[in-house]
Amino acid sequence: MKEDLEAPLSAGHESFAIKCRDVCRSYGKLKVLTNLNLTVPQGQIYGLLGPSGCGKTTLLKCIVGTLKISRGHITVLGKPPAFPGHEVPGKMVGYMPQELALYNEFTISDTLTFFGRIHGLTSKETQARMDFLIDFLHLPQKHSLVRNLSGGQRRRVSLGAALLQNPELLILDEPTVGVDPVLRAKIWQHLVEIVKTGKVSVIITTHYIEEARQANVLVLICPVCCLQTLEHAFLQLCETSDQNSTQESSSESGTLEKDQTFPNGRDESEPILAVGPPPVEEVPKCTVDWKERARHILPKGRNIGALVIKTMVRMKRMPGSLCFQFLLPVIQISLICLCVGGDPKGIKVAVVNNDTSPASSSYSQSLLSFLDNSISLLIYKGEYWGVIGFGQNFTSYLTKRILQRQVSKEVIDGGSVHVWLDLTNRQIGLMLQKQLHQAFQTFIDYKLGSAAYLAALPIKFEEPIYGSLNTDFTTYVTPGAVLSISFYLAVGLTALSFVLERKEGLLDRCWVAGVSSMETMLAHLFSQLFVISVQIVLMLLFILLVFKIPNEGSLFLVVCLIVLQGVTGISFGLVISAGIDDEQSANQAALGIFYPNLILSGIIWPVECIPYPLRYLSLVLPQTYASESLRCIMYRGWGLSEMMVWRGFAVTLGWNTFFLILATVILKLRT
Ligand SMILES: Nc1ncnc2c1ncn2[C@@H]1O[C@H](COP(=O)(O)OP(=O)(O)OP(=O)(O)O)[C@@H](O)[C@H]1O
Repeated sequence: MKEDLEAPLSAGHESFAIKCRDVCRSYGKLKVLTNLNLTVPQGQIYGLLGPSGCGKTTLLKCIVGTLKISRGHITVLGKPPAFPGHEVPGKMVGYMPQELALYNEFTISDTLTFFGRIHGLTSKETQARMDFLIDFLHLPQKHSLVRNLSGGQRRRVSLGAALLQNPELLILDEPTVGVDPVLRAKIWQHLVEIVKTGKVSVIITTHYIEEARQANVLVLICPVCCLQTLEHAFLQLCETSDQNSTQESSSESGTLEKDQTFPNGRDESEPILAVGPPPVEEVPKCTVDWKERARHILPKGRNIGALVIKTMVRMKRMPGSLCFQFLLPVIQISLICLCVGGDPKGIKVAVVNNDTSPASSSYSQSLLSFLDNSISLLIYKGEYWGVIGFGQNFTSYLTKRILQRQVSKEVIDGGSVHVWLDLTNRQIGLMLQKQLHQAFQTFIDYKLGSAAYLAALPIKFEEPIYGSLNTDFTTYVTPGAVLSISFYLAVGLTALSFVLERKEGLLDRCWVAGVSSMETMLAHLFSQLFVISVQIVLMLLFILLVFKIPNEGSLFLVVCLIVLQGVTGISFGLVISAGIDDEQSANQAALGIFYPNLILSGIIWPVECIPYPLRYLSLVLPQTYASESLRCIMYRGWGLSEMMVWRGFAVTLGWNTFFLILATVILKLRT
């Protein structure tokens, strides 16, 4: 779309609703708007008619400010869009995007109430407008769910949302698609009536030539000129556009050269008006004081409240999904406590016992009886985790070892238990070694009684400083696993939120209604905080009460750290959501970091085992110091005065701030 869409302003139409000067906008190499000039007079319907792909939607998006222009200047209702203190985006503009931009889980009433809240209408005002719009747009009952409405009904609800607050400027992108002719006529009649007051201006795109006649100013965006009638021009332009799209494969194929403007009430036999060069004029300078600027930047509680209520209503409408979200972490942590880190059971070990001593006095039989019942002793047949072998003279040689000061190597060897292990599974092999040592110690205690110390190893393990001698691997894994589950579930909850809303046009619609990127971000954070809080309470109940994982420290600190890790997950999810456009890529990004982060954070295996270069990377990850901190609180009973505890909080808070700022910046840059 190039050059001028200037409507000749008739006498008395000095004021304008929208003015675009030298506006340029491209998608990559595709130039869609080139030095575009446009003036929409105040109190008129300004129709944009043109073939598909000529740039009508792009132009509207630039006017409402959801697309940034690469050059030029736009003034909407006196000021540039998003100028501090200006209510565009905001209450002054009603925008109906081409996409339906409706929440499917909402009823008609929820939808209008939501936009009413954002525009600051009282519930009485919203109710009155709702009653009018339901009647006017022939909508079904207000408690009907949007997802159960027909395509045309949804379109009308979307139009209703744009008309709700009686805006001064209506920007409607193909509002009558899928609407029956009777209602279409009624909608146009309504538009004609509201502009009559002189206070409301409408800019509208359409493909229907017959309804476009009712616009006060009709701009035909086309690559042809000097045609005799509107019909001819439109048909010619559509044909040309079709030919262009089949013949031209260059990236510039969507750029149109000329446009035609039809003032209202024209005789269709009149020639199409050609447009001259844009008037040379100065761009008006708008100033604003610092207070207004600060007010503009600061998030509004009203908008955050409306967005949080919106998320809550959507959750309420999907109880199955909500229950799943609450139960999933409990299922995950229960599976970890049940299946990870416990001692192996039912381990088969073969015994080759050549000890010739009678069974009643055989040391080998006695020693085997002290083995834990998790080990099944079987006569050697192959396919066992280990083989325990006793020599012919095991009992007599071991007696000699105990009673005599000096014995030969042969006696030492014959009086030893020989063990051959299958060490392909290190955990099972280590457990078998530990069990055999314990059985031998118990055997010695039994045989020697108070003199057992004579046979003890010269290394004595005293009572542990922290933890207990029976601490299993589950105890090590659980704190990190809890943090990791809170983090990833939160990532999962938020990674798709903006992606879907952006795709459905909801993000743009809320932005035009006056919701800022920071408000969107904070609202997501607050509503997801509710979900992760329930998840965390349920997880803690299970690990502390059902699985009896010890907690020697402050429960408050434990909860705080897990919630903060959940916030890290939410903020990271928001970064993905803000930066990525499609679900598949967002899912890949969320899943892609799962294993590297889990492994590098020392959650399933200590960080001390990681090679040095990777260890430095591990230490800056959000969960490495946090897991260590949680273990210190729970198992050592430490508080915030300890560096190993506060370091976990500091790193978590640092990541939260970084991710939230990054997500806000990305979202701001992309809207
Ligand atoms: N996000 C985008 N990225 C790349 N190209 C885009 C994007 N959006 C639109 N375009 C291209 O810009 C051109 C103008 O698109 P636009 O949606 O503004 O056309 P339109 O006149 O509104 O079409 P329609 O009447 O079918 O809605 C098209 O060639 C389109 O392919």
